[in-house]
Amino acid sequence: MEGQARAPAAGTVLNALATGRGSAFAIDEYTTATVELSTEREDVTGEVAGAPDADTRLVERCVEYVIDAHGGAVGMPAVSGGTVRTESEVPMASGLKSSSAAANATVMATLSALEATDRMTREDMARLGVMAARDVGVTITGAFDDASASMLGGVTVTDNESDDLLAREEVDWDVLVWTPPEQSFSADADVDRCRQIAPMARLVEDLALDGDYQRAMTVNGLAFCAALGFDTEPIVEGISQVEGVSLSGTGPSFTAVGDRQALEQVREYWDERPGRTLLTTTQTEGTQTQ
Ligand SMILES: Nc1ncnc2c1ncn2[C@@H]1O[C@H](COP(=O)(O)OP(=O)(O)O)[C@@H](O)[C@H]1O
Ligand SMILES: O=C(O)C1=C[C@@H](OP(=O)(O)O)[C@@H](O)[C@H](O)C1
Repeated sequence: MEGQARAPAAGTVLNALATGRGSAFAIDEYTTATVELSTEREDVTGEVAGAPDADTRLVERCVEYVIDAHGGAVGMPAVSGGTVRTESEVPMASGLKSSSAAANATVMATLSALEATDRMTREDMARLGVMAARDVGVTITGAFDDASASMLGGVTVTDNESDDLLAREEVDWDVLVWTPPEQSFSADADVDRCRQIAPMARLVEDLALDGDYQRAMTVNGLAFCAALGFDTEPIVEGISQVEGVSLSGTGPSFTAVGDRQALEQVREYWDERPGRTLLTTTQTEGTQTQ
């Protein structure tokens, strides 16, 4: 019993660490999960291709949750364990939602291995991954904003306290990403500092719920760079040319969206910085079985 799925990374419109409400958009960069289930094994073990020391508890917990929910159901094989292997183009702990992509790909791959992808809505698949992320402590709010964008594609606005989807829209943007070489784990973010900028986060939420995602994103970027101690210079370099530019999640990556030529110009500035730049697009299909 084998299943495979791939889930897109995402960038931030509104970081949910200030108010519990967040917004994110899927981008055309992927994490693939391959799950093999067994009726003989009693445990689930995970592996991340190219990262032997990576923390695999999130993807293992995702497989366990799906097995618990569907593994022994009427007409389903009584699976009790298995393996999960992820391969990822998404840099880990860089603000590009590697955790949401890994969880979504794993949940869907496990359901696919059970031939049970029609037993859950895609929103609920994302919620299962969020539950697993909360369990293993890789998130502050659960990050249903990021999980829903990666699962459904497009841009989403969510309430991460109730795991409700407040809005979803399909967008077609060019996207520039700058990823510095450092990592920044969400679980280590200074949440108290983020809560202090709640009035700005509420303004960003209003803009996003009005569909003004790109301006929302820039306000988010300036506010969260200030709260989390990131340099605002990458934003200033892009702000006059692009439609939106922000720190993504808790950093250290930045994303900009807008006209492709403008993004190419901003890329020249960002290429001077350490790390990698990537010119890509938004993604609207979300997580898919392979
Ligand atoms: N490809 C992957 N396979 C398994 N787990 C992953 C993978 N990518 C990320 N994770 C999990 O997500 C954690 C990083 O999450 P987080 O700090 O929120 O970063 P990000 O902003 O990239 O989502 C990792 O420590 C690991 O537990
Ligand atoms: O852990 C969390 O609850 C969150 C982490 C942040 O994302 P990253 O994981 O990309 O830093 C943030 O953007 C998101 O709204 C909520």
